[in-house]
Amino acid sequence: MLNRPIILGIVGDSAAGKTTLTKGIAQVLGEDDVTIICTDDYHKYDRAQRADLGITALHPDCNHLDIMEQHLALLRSGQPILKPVYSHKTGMFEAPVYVKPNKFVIVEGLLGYSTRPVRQCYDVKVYLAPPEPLRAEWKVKRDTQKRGYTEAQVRAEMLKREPDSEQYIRPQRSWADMIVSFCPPKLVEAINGHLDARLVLRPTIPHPELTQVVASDVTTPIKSAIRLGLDRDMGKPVDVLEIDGHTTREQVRELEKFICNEIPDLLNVCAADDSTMELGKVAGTTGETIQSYPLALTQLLIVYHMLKAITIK
Ligand SMILES: Nc1ncnc2c1ncn2[C@@H]1O[C@H](COP(=O)(O)OP(=O)(O)OP(=O)(O)O)[C@@H](O)[C@H]1O
Ligand SMILES: O=C(CO)[C@H](O)[C@H](O)COP(=O)(O)O
Repeated sequence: MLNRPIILGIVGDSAAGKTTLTKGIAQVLGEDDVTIICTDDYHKYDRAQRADLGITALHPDCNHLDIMEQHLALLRSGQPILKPVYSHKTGMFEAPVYVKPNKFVIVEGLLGYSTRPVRQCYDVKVYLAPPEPLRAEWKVKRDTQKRGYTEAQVRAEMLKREPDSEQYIRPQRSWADMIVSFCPPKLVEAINGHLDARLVLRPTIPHPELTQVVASDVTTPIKSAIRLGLDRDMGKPVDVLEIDGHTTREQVRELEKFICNEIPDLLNVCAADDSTMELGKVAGTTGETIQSYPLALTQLLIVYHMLKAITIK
């Protein structure tokens, strides 16, 4: 058994949903057991300095990646750090805070997989990749409501950032064990407004044997709302689990039970009834409640890997 924290990485571009998913996972694990680190705190320049220098927050040179590496290595070995603090409210730095790792550490941010030493710190690596139009919608909403920007400023900033997104953010997808994309539904059945989820599962960590409970996308004559298939991602073979937004409780239940049965600590998560269940229900960073079965299964699979990591390392 391990006596160091389990470290989960959640990486993706700005407004890809990292903070939202992080909150949802912390809820399932129990917030008292989780330390959350947002790597925006490792920016090298404040908002005004970035504007003067013409550098974006996505550029490695705009971040203290070396200090981030040191801090993650310390947290991984169970030691405390004095973490810098960047305020999105003011666009300036505040006094550093003393942070000690709990049983689980979730590290979420833009450049979390950008160097080899930092990548070695994680037990589980997730990359969030919503379609770009959806991310733009989320970014406009969040930055206008929470960070004091106008819509025109957000759209101009996204255009300015695109070369850095392409060069530094999106390539990090290749280091992830799991790639999560919430997408608007393609099907006419999707009347409840819930997003579909597409989960790319790389063979870099042992995923549950889902073939026992999920129909293969090629063998079912009628398209099931939860499907498992084979594909390639960045040229490499992967499994893909697709969960439609219109999936029903019954369809989800069997898969949930299968995943929970493998890990004793998950049994209480699956035993909860719908009224008390935290799984699949998260407050978004703009205050709305996001609730769906695709989100619940995504959270459950990530938590499965974090709990599994305790036993296999
Ligand atoms: N799964 C989801 N379903 C629906 N809306 C979502 C989801 N995830 C995120 N959002 C929306 O997108 C907005 C941005 O998400 P969030 O703040 O979590 O992104 P982020 O990746 O942490 O951003 P940043 O790196 O810029 O801080 C949220 O305020 C919420 O409105
Ligand atoms: O891409 C981002 C991740 O959150 C932010 O835009 C970046 O951290 C800078 O923050 P701000 O726009 O609040 O100055």
